[in-house]
Amino acid sequence: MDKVKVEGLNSDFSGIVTAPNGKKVDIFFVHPGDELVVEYVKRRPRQRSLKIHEIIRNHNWDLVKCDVFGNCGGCTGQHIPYETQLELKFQPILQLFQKDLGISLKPVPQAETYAYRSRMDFSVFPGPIIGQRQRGNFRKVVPIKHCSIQSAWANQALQDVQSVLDQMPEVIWDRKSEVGGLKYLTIRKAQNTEDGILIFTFTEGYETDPKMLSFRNLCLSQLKQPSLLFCYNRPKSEVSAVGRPEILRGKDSFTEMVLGHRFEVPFDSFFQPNPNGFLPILNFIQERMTKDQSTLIDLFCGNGFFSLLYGEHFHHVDGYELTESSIVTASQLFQETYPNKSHAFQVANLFLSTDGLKKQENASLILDPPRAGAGKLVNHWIRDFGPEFVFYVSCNPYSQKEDVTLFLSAYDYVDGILIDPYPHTPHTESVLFFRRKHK
Ligand SMILES: C[S@@+](CC[C@H](N)C(=O)[O-])C[C@H]1O[C@@H](n2cnc3c(N)ncnc32)[C@H](O)[C@@H]1O
Repeated sequence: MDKVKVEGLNSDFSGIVTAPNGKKVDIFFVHPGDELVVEYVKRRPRQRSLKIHEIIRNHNWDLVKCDVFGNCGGCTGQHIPYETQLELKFQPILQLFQKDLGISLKPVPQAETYAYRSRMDFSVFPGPIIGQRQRGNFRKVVPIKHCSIQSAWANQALQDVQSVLDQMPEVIWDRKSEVGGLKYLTIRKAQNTEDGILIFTFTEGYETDPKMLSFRNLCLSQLKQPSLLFCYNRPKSEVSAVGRPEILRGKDSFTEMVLGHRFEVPFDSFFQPNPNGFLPILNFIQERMTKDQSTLIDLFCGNGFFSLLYGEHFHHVDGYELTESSIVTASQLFQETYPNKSHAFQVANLFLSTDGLKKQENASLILDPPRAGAGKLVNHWIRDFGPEFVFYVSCNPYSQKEDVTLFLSAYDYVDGILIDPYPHTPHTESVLFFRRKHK
């Protein structure tokens, strides 16, 4: 066995270690100065991997709030002081934008570093266990009694459901024997209203199992949350909170308020997981939005979050999005909120074609693509036909930087911010504001 020392930390909060063979390896949940007792073990013929036998901690572990931290697949940075977390995740991004594009972003720290997530998805396993997948091992689940990054309301719900499952563990899906039904528990609690929903994901067909009658009654009598929803999807599916819904109590959505706007969020649709932590970006856009323009173009619009927030400043909104159900929701909500304005929300796969995008004079564009970025076609469309103002919101500044490179020849960068809605995880959000160059 060998002893190695943690030399530093990466931007994803993993520790940097030089293994006995001289190679650099990344180890999570350690701190510079910690010592690791390691050994090479044979996994397969001609394949060895480094096994950690012991971690000798040479630093304070007091910052850690969760007793499952280090095992749970969620957070990776609770053991690191918040200022250091920010430094680790922000600095490489700030430097990259500056070095490659000459762009400066303003870093904005987060006020609430715990109890910030409005959605958590837990796996349910026989035991009964409600938990998170273990880091690096999708087959193992870590039981969770309390999660520090979700609200007290959600932690109470977690305890309540655990108590229900302790009484009827036979409803839980056993992934080995393929018996039972319940696979996931999703807890969604609004940050700015009292509303919240518990979503139980079952395997399809389990709705008619004789045990379900007692289970429905048990849930109704012991769970006090305003909305309870069961949904059913394919047995092999490992996706939570999707499938045919059955409302047990309340509704199939929850109500959230953001910047004075009411959002009815369907149980199965995307919504910012920390709306209050996202406010710096929303305020940034609000302050820079040119009032009384003709059109807002909302690319990757989801349920029309930005269209609803900023629709009042425009006469017309064009929204584009891949998911059909989101387009239906966006159209409905926009019609209800702004009955006198026109809109055209359309299903579009923007990675495959931008032919449907309309060139608009006197318009602003907001784009908020998935982690992989907006894709070459969209970026070239912005370069060639993009409107006067562009706000590019991203959950992955690294792909955002690559995208910007593709249209920057046609735009001047005005300003932007980098924020941290997800403390203790490596994730960030950013928004960049551009104005079209005039020849
Ligand atoms: C980060 S979310 C933003 C949603 C919305 N702007 C919001 O804030 O709620 C990215 C959105 O892009 C959509 N999307 C993913 N791939 C797409 C594609 N190829 N074409 C169009 N939309 C896509 C997703 O369905 C998702 O709604």
